Amino acid sequence: MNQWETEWKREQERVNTVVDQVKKKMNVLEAHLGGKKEDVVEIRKNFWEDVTVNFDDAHEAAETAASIKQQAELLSELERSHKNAEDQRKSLVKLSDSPYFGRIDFKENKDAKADRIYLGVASFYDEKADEFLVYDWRAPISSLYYDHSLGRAEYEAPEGIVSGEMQLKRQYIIRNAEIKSMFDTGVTIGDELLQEVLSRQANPQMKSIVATIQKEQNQIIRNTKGTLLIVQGAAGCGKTSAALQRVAYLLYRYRETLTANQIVLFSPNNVFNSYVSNVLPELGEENMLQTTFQQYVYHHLGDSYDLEDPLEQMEAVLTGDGQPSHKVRLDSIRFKASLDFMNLIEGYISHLHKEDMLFKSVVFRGRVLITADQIKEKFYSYPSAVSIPDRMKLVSEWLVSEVRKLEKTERKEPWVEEKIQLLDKEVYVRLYQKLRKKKQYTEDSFNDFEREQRLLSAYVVSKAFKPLKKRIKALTFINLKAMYMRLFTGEGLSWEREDSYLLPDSWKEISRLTARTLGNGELLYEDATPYLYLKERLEGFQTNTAVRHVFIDEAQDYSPFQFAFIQRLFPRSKMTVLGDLNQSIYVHSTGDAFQMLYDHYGKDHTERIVLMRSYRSTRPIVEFTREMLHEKDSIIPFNRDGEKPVLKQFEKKGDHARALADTIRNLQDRQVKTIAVICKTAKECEEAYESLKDQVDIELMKKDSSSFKQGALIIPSYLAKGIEFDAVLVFDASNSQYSKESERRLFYTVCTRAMHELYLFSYGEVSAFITEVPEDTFIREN
Ligand SMILES: Nc1ncnc2c1ncn2[C@@H]1O[C@H](COP(=O)(O)OP(=O)(O)OP(=O)(O)O)[C@@H](O)[C@H]1O
Repeated sequence: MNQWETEWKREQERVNTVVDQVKKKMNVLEAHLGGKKEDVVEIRKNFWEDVTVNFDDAHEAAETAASIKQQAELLSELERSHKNAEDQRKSLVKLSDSPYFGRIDFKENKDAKADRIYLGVASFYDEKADEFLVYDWRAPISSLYYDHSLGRAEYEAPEGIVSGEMQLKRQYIIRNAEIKSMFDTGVTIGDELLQEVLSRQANPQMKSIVATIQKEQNQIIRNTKGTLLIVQGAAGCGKTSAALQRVAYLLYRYRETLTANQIVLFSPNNVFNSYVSNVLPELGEENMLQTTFQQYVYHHLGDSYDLEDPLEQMEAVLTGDGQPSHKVRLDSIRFKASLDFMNLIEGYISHLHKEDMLFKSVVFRGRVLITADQIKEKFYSYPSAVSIPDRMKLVSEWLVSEVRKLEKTERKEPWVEEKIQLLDKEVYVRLYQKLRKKKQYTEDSFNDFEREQRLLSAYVVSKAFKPLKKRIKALTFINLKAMYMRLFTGEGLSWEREDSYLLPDSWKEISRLTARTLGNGELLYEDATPYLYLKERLEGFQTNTAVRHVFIDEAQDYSPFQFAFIQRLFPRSKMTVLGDLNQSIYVHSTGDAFQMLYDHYGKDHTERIVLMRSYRSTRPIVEFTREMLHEKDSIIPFNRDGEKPVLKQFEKKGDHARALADTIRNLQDRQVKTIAVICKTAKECEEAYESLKDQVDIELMKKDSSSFKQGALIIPSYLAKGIEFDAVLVFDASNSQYSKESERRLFYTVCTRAMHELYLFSYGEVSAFITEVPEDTFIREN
C-alpha cells in the first residue's frame, strides 16, 4: 500500500468513527423525538379536557381564558422543541451520509501542533471528547478553507484575529459514508473537485455549492460591512449561488436575532423561485421569503385595474414592428422607469400639497352623503404643515364621524322599514335575546314594540353603513385614478410649468397612450410602480420594518424607480443586489441602475464586488458567448472542456424543424437530462411547439408555469432567466430575430443558459451577433 492509500484508509476509518457517533446520536434523538411527538399528540387530543371551562361570571371567564392560554403555550413550546429536535435529526441524517467535505490543518502561532478541522454542512460535537468532530462551514475558523492557500493564514474569530499556518487543505466527496474521491489542494479550492461538480448534469433544482465556494464568492457570502452590497458578474459566475449561501451564512452568524422570515429575496419569476427553493433546506435552513416585484405590485394594487403583467409587456416589446406606436410604447416604458418621472411625480405631489387634490363623494344607496368638494375643503382646511398622509387620516376620521351622524337620521328612511320586514327569524331571536340581556323588556308590550323597532332599525342601518365606514377607513375616498390620469391629460402638464421637468420628446404621445389605456380600465406594467408610488405617497408608505435583509437577484432588470421604491419599502433593511448588466433584457433597464443605488447609500456604506470567472458553461461555450459582448475581457471561463457550439442554418422551414427534432432525439438518446429549446417570444414558442410536438417528446412552458421538470422543453427567452440546462437549442438564431443592438443582450442571455452543449438553429440569414464572432469559436454544420 503506498502512502496515499494508507492515508485514504486512515481517512476512511475516521469517517466510520464519525458516522458511528452520528448514528448513535440519531438513535438517542429519535427515541426522544418519538416521546415528544406523543406528548404533542396527547396534549392536542386532551386539550379541552385539561382546561377548566367556565363562563358563569367574569371571574370564571378570566380563569378559563388563562387556563386556555397556559395550555396553548405548553403546546407551542412542545411543538417548538419538537421542531428543533426534528431539524437536528435532519442534519444528522445528512451527516451520516456525508459527514464532511473538507479538512484543513491549521497551526495557530501560539500552538506547537496543528489542529485538524473538518468542515461539513453542520457542526457535530463529541461531548465525551469535548471536541468538534465536524465544523459548520459557516464557523469563523472555516473561512480559512475558502480564503487561504497553504502557508501563512488568518481568520477573524469573535475574540479577534487568529494567525497561524495552514499546513494542509484536503477535499473529499463522501457518499453513503464512503470516501469516493479525495484531493489535496494548494492555491484555490481544488479544480479537480470543481471540475467534477460542474461536469454533472443540470438539475431542475439548484444545488448548494458549500464544498467548492471560491474565494471571491466567499467575500460575498461573509460580507457584513456595508448596508448595500452590489455584486456585478458575468453569466454563470455564481451570483445566485453566492446569494443563497449568503442567506444561510447570515442565518447562522446572527442566529440569535435573525430569522428566515426577516429576509426577502426578489427574483425574476416563479420558475426561478421554484428553481432556487431547495438550496436552503438542503443546507438545513428554512427558506427566506421569496417574491417577485410583480407579485408585490399585484398584492398592493388589488383588482382596481386590469393590470398588464411584465411578461405581456415584454412580449409587446419583442413582437413590436418598429412602427411609431411601438416606438411610443418603448419611450413610455423608458421614461416611466426613470428618476425623471419620479421627480415629476414628486413635483405633482408638492402641487397637491397646496391644491387640486381629487376626491370621490361619499355615496350611500345612490345618494351623495358628502360631496367630493366638501371633502376637499376639509382636506385643505388642515394646516399645510401636516403631511398629506396625516391629513388623509384626519379626513377619514372626520368622514366616519359625519357618517355616524347621518346614520342616526337614516333610521327613519322608508327603506329601513322595508328591510326590517324582510329580516329573517334568526335575527329577531338574536335581537330579542339582546334586549332581554339589557333587561329592556318590560311588562308594557306597547313600549316593547317601540323599542324593538328602534333596535331593529339601528341594526339594519348600522349593518348597511358598515362597509361604507370600512371603505372610508381604507381611504377609498381619494380619487387616485383621476389624479394619476391628470398627469397625462391635457396637452402638457396641466398643473405646472412643464419646462420645470425633463420630459421626453414624445411626452405628448406617451400621455395620449396612457390616458387611453387608463380610460379603458387598463394599467400598463410601466405605470404600475409609479401609480403605486403616488398611492403610497398620498396614503402613507406601508413600510416593512421587520425585514433586515433584502436580496435582489437579476437586479439589472430593475428600473431606478423600482429600486427607489424597494428602498422606501424596507427602510431598516440591508440590501444585496446581484446582476449582470450584459443580461439587461428589459427596455427600462438602464446602464446606471446600480449607480443610482450607490449614490443613494454613499461610498462609505457600499461594498462592490465584481465576479469574473464563469462556472456554468464549458470553456468553448464561454469563449463563444463572451465574444458577443463589448467587454469580453471581463469574463474568464473556468477550464472545463466540451464541444464548441454548433450552428445549423436552413432555408426551408421543414428542414429546420426536422433538424431540431433530430438533435433533441439524439440528446435524449444520450440521456441528457435537461434540454431547452429557447425561443425569443411566447409567440415563437407556440410555433416551435406546433412544429415539434409530433416528432419528439417535449413540453411547452408558458408564462404562468411555476416550475420545470427534467426532459425537453420549449421556453421563451425571458422565462429562462437565471436558470440553466444541460443543452440549449436556440430555436431561431437568425438575423430576423436577433439583430438590433437592443437584442444583443437578450441573445447573450439565451446562449449563456447552456452548461454543456449549445446548438444554434437559424432559419434564414444568421444573426449578426454570430457572424461577428471569430469563426474558430463555433462549428458550422449542414
Ligand atoms: N463555487 C462553485 N462551485 C460549484 N458550482 C458553482 C460554483 N459557483 C457557481 N457554480 C455553478 O455555476 C452555475 C451558475 O451559477 P449561478 O446560477 O449562481 O450563476 P449566476 O451568476 O447567478 O448566473 P446568471 O447571471 O447567468 O443567472 C450553477 O450551476 C452553480 O451551481
